Amino acid sequence: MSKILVSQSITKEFNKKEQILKGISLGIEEETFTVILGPSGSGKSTLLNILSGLLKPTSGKVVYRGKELTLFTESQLADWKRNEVGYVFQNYMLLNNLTAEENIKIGISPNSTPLPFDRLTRILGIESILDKFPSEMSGGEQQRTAIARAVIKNPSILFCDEATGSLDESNSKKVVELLHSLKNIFGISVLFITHNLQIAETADRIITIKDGLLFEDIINHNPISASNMIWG
Ligand SMILES: Nc1ncnc2c1ncn2[C@@H]1O[C@H](COP(=O)(O)OP(=O)(O)OP(=O)(O)O)[C@@H](O)[C@H]1O
Repeated sequence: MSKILVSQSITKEFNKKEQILKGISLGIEEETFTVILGPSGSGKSTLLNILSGLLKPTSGKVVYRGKELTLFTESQLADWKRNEVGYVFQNYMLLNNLTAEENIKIGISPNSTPLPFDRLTRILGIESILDKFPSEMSGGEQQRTAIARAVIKNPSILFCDEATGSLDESNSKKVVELLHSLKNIFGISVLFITHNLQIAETADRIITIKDGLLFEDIINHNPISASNMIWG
């Protein structure tokens, strides 16, 4: 299987103080659902931000499909983020004065063919709330709208930072299940940060970070179905 993203000896220090990441090398395969686990403060978000081009490493390389992302100019990086990458965060980040449909359409990139809007909103189960504003939606509906906005450009890779962190059990399961569907239907690779071991059990690959180092990297040969997750 070919790799969509590779990191080589990534380190990160903020303000020349303590090293938060201490040399992380890993490779993410195309069309896989990968979970990054680890204790609070271990550096998961920092790593995800570096892999997704939101943050520069102090040293080390990030390579996307053979191209060194860490050497991209600001404008190449902006194009890459606009065309190839989707982001989903814990706090949805929807615009309050726009409807669901308008929020989703913000995600369309001028340089790539969008996914079919009707099919995508049907898959995500939000086709009946498209004229609602965020304040009129449940948390689960807001997050599914945010996912639609992130993937409508048909990104190659979707970065999710605690994307179920604000949701209850049933909405979290639904979101994880939908992300797996998007991977299976559209071939979008998913990189998902979580503290939740059950979500990790659904992944193809489970990477654990501890104290800024790669602690464990497991290929999960028997992922459980997201609909069969047992919470708690
Ligand atoms: N911009 C920043 N400036 C200074 N320190 C930072 C910055 N961002 C993160 N850190 C520090 O880096 C360390 C790792 O943070 P990070 O958010 O990557 O951890 P995490 O594993 O994602 O934690 P959590 O699970 O609690 O979200 C923390 O000690 C944090 O305070």
